[in-house]
Amino acid sequence: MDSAPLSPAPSTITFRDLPDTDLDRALDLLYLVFHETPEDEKRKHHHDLLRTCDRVGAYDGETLVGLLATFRFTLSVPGGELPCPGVSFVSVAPTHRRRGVLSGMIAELFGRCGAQGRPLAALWASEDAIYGRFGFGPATYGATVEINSERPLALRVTPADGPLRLVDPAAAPELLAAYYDRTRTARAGRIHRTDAWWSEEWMVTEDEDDDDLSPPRVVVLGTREDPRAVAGYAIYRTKTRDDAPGMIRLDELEADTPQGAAALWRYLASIDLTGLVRAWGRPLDDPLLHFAADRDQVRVTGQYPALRVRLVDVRAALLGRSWAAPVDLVLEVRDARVPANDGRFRLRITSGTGTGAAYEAAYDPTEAPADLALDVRDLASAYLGGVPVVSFVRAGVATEHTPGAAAALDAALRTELLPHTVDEF
Ligand SMILES: CC(=O)SCCNC(=O)CCNC(=O)[C@H](O)C(C)(C)COP(=O)(O)OP(=O)(O)OC[C@H]1O[C@@H](n2cnc3c(N)ncnc32)[C@H](O)[C@@H]1OP(=O)(O)O
Repeated sequence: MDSAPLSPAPSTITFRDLPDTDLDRALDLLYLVFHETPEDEKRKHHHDLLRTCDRVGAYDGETLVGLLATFRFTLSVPGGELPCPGVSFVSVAPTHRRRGVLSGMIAELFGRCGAQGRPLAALWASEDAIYGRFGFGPATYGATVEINSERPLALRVTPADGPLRLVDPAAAPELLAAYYDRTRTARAGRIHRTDAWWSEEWMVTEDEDDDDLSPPRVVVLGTREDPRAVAGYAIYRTKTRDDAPGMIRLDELEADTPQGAAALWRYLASIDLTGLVRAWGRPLDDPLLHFAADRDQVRVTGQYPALRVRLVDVRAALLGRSWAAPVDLVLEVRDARVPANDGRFRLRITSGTGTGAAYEAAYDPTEAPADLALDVRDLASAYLGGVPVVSFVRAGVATEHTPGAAAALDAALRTELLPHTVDEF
């Protein structure tokens, strides 16, 4: 197990707030470590983004040697949402790597989370091996799905007959945000999107990774009763290919009903002069995988860990989500980085009083023997309902002292929809 204590950063290094006046130095460091030479427009975009973030700088004397920034996100969790700093832009100067600079910045982040009452933190990792030691566990997964659209999409449901309309990307955020905000908390793992996030991350004309892609196209599904209503939408870009018909890269598709989703998928699969729909970032329980009539035509070509979550304050995190079943057990949580989380705690989920009342949760320190021992990173993976605790017991990284304890916890953690995150940051 990699629960070694923090390797202390050299005493010359201090961790402090990175002021606006250091944003250019921060960007220079970022591009140095990511081996990038961005054009002015991209640099300005990153500058604007960083300005909105909370930032930790690591300074060796007056030299900036480390950067960690956090977006002020709110994350949907089962039954609601919680503030959740979104960690990004993590960079350590090559002259100072493996000397505890990242460890120091993470310790500073956790301290700030504690002081500000933020029970969670989350990130997308550049390399899988970095963040487990800090207690981050993959809590949502994504799938890449490809549709061979050289022939009509075969479906087992009848697509909705509501009208489809293309919307100007400049006007789309207002329309889509209302829909997204209405449906967002039905699934855990989604962030609240600000107006700026919609326009600068989702509707930006030039794709950051592939400049052969078209600007974003937005298609909205209405209803027969009210064609102006939004019953679903898809955001996609297209690209021509030299050796094959063009392709569609789908960025997001949401719909109220499977019939609505089918209408949007059928639309995408029938766009002229294209023969492939590649959808990145689909939930693993995408209804498409069940209503597609020909799974040779609709294939899952990849699956990957998406959002890694940290329960910085386990108690507040557990009390901040809803529960699906009663449970009463003692957890022994190992947390080498946040002492308040480390130890044995009794988790009691009980039926609330009154008809239809939600379950009530309590989580308190105890001397009683543990029913289940697990690492805080694995508890984080299970927290949004996406990864069963029994899988950690089966893998030998969690220990069940009372038979059935992991399954009982899973029943309580269960969510109807799998958690999913499509906003990469
Ligand atoms: C959310 C994001 O922003 S993801 C982007 C992360 N950034 C990058 O990938 C940019 C390039 N890399 C870097 O800037 C740095 O190498 C970082 C940020 C990954 C690591 O920073 P460092 O200051 O070297 O990390 P630090 O010295 O605190 O290492 C802590 C531990 O993690 C380990 N570690 C650090 N980076 C890695 C890695 N890439 N792979 C495996 N282990 C790693 C160290 O060996 C150390 O282990 P130990 O506690 O057993 O001694």
